[in-house]
Amino acid sequence: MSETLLELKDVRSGYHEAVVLDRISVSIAAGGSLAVLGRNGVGKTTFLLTIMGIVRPMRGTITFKGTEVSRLTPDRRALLGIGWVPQEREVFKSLSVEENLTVAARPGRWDLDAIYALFPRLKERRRNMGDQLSGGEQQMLAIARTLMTNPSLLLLDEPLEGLAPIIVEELTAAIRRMAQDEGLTLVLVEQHADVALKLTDRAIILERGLVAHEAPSADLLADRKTLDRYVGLKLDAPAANAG
Ligand SMILES: Nc1ncnc2c1ncn2[C@@H]1O[C@H](COP(=O)(O)OP(=O)(O)OP(=O)(O)O)[C@@H](O)[C@H]1O
Repeated sequence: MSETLLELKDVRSGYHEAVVLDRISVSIAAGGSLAVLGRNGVGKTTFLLTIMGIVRPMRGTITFKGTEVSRLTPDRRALLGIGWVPQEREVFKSLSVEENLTVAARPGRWDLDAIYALFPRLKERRRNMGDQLSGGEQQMLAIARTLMTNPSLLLLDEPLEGLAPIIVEELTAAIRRMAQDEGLTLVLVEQHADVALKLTDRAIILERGLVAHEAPSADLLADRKTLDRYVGLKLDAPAANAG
């Protein structure tokens, strides 16, 4: 069995008095990947922000690589190896693609060569400025920039949102390579449940602040009833494995 990389135990979190998530107990093994599903506004982003330390838990503990990080700042958690790609695709608009990639780089598996092999489009655009990129290219750059910090855990917040199908395919292939070929540990928040479930090995569904369902991703992909009930799904064309 792989060792546990991240563990949340009985976590409650939210904003000021408002509890958004409660009784969250989830663990991810090193090399594992977790899809976080649920309807709009259910707290998926809050889940990532809590792991990253931008939202502080009101109770419970978060342990990363055996160290309790519940009270650590986001910077400290980043240094320990948690990499976060926010929904807003933050890239430096006045820096070139290559400058964006190197500005916060840390040594490790992911260097410029590895990144350009994963995202050939970024290599073609390496001299372009951040503001000259399409939305899809900005998303690739946002992911690539975080990979260049060589995190042990990558948090992706709706990376496919609002992108053209061709770009969705490219990004999906890249995420698959990171997770399945490179063994990068991943938490993927995604509205497109079918895509997220094909990219990950386990999944949780959030509902009313709680983990309402947890299952291997392949099982959940085949369980249209549960998906329909909790996620109200954005699905691709007729489900091949619908019962
Ligand atoms: N900064 C904030 N202050 C107060 N409430 C917030 C804040 N950010 C989010 N919320 C509330 O927390 C709840 C969960 O929001 P969150 O963004 O985590 O959900 P989500 O599942 O990621 O939604 P979406 O799918 O729309 O991105 C929502 O009710 C939202 O209004």
